[in-house]
Amino acid sequence: ACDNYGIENGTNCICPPGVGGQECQLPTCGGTLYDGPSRPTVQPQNGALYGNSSGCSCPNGWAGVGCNVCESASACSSAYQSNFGDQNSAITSSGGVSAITCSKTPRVYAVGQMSCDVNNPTIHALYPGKTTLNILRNLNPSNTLAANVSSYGAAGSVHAQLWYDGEEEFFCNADSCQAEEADGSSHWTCHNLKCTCRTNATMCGRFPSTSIKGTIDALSGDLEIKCDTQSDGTVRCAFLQDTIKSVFGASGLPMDNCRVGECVAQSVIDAANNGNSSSSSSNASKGKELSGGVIAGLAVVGALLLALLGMFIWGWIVQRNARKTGTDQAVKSGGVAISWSGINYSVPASNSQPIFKKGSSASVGDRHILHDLSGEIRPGELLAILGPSGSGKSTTIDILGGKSKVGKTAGAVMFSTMSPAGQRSDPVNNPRIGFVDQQDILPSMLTVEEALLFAANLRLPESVSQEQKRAKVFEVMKQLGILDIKDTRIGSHERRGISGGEQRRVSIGLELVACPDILILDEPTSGLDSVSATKVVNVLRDLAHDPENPTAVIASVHQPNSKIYQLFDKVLVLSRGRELYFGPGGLAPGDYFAARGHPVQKGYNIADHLLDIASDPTDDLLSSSQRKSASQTSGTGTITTEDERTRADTNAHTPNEVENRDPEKAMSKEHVPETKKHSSLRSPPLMSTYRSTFLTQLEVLCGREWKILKRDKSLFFAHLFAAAVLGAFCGGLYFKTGITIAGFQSRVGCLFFLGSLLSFSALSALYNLIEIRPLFLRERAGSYYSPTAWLLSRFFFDVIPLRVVPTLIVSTIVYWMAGLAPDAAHYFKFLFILVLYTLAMTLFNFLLACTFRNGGVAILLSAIFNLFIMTFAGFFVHLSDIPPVLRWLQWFSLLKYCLEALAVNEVGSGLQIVDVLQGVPVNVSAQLIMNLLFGFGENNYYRDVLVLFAFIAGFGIALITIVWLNVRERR
Ligand SMILES: Nc1ncnc2c1ncn2[C@@H]1O[C@H](COP(=O)(O)OP(=O)(O)OP(=O)(O)O)[C@@H](O)[C@H]1O
Repeated sequence: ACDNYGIENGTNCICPPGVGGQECQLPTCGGTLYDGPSRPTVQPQNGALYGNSSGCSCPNGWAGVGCNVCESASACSSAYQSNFGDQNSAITSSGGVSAITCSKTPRVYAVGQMSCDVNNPTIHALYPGKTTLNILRNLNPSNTLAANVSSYGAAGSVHAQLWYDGEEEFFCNADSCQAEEADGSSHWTCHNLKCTCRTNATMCGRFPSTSIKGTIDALSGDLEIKCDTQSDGTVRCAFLQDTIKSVFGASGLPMDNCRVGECVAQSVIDAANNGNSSSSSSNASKGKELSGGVIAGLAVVGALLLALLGMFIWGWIVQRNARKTGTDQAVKSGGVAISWSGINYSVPASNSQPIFKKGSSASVGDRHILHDLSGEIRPGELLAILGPSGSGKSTTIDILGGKSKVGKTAGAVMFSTMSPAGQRSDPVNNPRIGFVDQQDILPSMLTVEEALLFAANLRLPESVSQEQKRAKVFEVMKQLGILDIKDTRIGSHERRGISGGEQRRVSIGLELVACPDILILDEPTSGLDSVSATKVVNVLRDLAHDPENPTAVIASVHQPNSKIYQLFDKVLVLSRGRELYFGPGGLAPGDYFAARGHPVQKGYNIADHLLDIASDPTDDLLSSSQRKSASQTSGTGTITTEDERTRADTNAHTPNEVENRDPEKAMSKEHVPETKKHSSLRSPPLMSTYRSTFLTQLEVLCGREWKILKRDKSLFFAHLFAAAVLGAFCGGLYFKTGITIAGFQSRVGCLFFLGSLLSFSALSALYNLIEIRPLFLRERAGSYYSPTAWLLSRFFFDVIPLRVVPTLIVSTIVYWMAGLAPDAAHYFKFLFILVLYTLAMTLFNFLLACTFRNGGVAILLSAIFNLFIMTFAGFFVHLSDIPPVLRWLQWFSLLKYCLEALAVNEVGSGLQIVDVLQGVPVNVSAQLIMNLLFGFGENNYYRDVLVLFAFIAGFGIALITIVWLNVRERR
């Protein structure tokens, strides 16, 4: 059993320099490094356990505990000569003995010796005596003057002993060292560290209350020894190991006043200087290498960038090809007939919107809204749907327009082109339907022309040139009589812009610029004075009767005056969801009802007369509601359901068959297959229905967002201002936090405050999304752009300016005011975490806004989530103190990852806590306090970065899925 990791040699031990005795248990006393085993040693005195070298003195030219460190070349040569004088030729071929020198820099040439004072205040408070650490660094023992005497162990190993007031406390060794040597500095990284605390030595259990035996015996892993020559010529070193760093800080155990000295042949120094400036052992370092994690991270970032670039190039090629093909294609509209048969619609009697659709057939208790409607409109015809309020006009319009309905729909809607002979010919599978809603939902910050150009850019084919699009917009504005307001902003309720009537016309214009095959409008004249209303209907009539592009136009009208009424070619009169009349307009409906005992009074507006009848229809009218257009809709061609764009046999839906059909029957078995087809009518527009490519959609959307941001700077500046004020407040609250234990808690408090602030700020993302949702719904229903393009544009013009930039501002102000780690690396790592956190929280709020139609519910859930993540962040309650049944919830706390990464980053700067506890000075690493107080792991920074990335990716994917599946019109 040899102490000091001596090597057993029969009954004796071979000991490292500085200790001796049979079991290497005694300190040497005087003598020189070259005296080897013959050096005198000190026996324990007066019943002490260990020998004490404090009374020993070194010969001239030697220093340090154990006298291993040379101070002059002459000391080396004379010591060497006196022991090995007759063997000097073996060590140097050229210089002989005279070339021996004492190198006094931290750099090691063969085997270096040093002896340093340990002056840490915490150690000093516990052990006020003199603490010294001796370290022997073995670079290349074969180059020493006397291998195995002045060296010990294999190349690339280190041996150390800690002495307290002359008594050895513990010893350590490590191997597989890599050395980076330069003039004036030395950095060794070794592995397999082991240390042994000498039983019942002063630090190792003699006084149990101050014993560090457990810690010392457990030291393991990697060891670094860093030494530098200071400007005043002294040498300072640090002893770095994970446990030691967690106690004394990132810079490890500091050692001052190091006495370094190596007796070495000048030829070895010359060879080292001539050869490689960084002499090293066989295990020497080849320089700093990037860690695997960093390489993997860089690879992922690189791959992402490449993928983005690839997608962009692909998008660009697709865009270019789309622009090239069919450039001569004319901007043509109309030419498609629409016919419908057996249209029935019912909603649950409870009047509530069904969450789960159970089946397609009507169940008992369903409320029938529409009963067996059939009809047809050809290009060049303008149809008015008349009826009192609640008669089913909007519902009919919705179904003809292919809108997604919450109730059950049955029947078929068909589209076909017209032959030159005026007969329906080929079915149209993918008709372009222009749909103008009852409400005007318009981009308030754009001018009329910009709004129309936006629609033209997205809804006209790529092959149409920009000039053609502008010309189309101009033509539509002229047609609608809105040329003189083309540069006026549309405005909103809060900020007045164009009038209600003008808004109606802009809404119609948005559809007209897309050159629809069929135009369907829900109450285009509502809210307009009679002059404006007449103008609007005139426009519709002109569009329908356009000699070049005759178009089928359907409009529901609430109460048309006689002038407006006369403009319609055909009329459909609805009463309680039933068709009272369908046929030619003008005087024909009057004659029809006169024949059934309801003559129109002379001079009375026929439209009013029709409304009177429809408001209070007699039973016989309801039961015998006939259709004038019977002959026109008799089956030709094929049926195309608007939703599935599939073909079906029209024979099943001839008007004769649907006439007078009992709606109950219509919704029952015989219609089940048809109904099923219709139940999938709620599918969103297919990708192929977008007329512009993805890149164009993104470009145009970004263009609009940019304009809005430029015009409404108040939102942007409000965010910046709020960020600056909150930053100043938080920075003031934690102004220049101290480095005491209380100060450290404030530091983490400051980080927590910042994280919570960003969590709550992200709520505004939720609100913004809820606000713009109606516009998105309308534009999505009109196949303007894909939801992915919209989300990306939100990212560029909401997330970056309104989330990321304010985050950078508030974080920067707080960082420097609170006095956090004052170096660039830690500052940027701090910003990086907060930006990731902001992104994750913003996406989470977007997700809520898209999942819940009710903004109140979304906001409530977001607030509860914030409370949850704050609770499990580790600041309010120590994570390991949470009962196990709840503890797992911490893994969902985004704020925990953010706070941990921020705290680790802060203490990783080498933050040292300096405090006095009950008179005992404390100087420990903040890392230790962080572990104790908050349970954060000191190596978790990159893990937390990865987790935040994972949350961002998860929320992003969920958001895209939800937007595609859930955020769409349902009426
Ligand atoms: N999802 C629904 N749930 C319950 N009832 C509905 C639903 N959709 C429509 N209805 C009912 O169907 C009837 C017809 O509604 P619709 O909106 O089509 O009438 P309208 O003729 O357009 O009325 P208005 O002229 O007042 O707009 C109304 O009584 C309405 O309450």
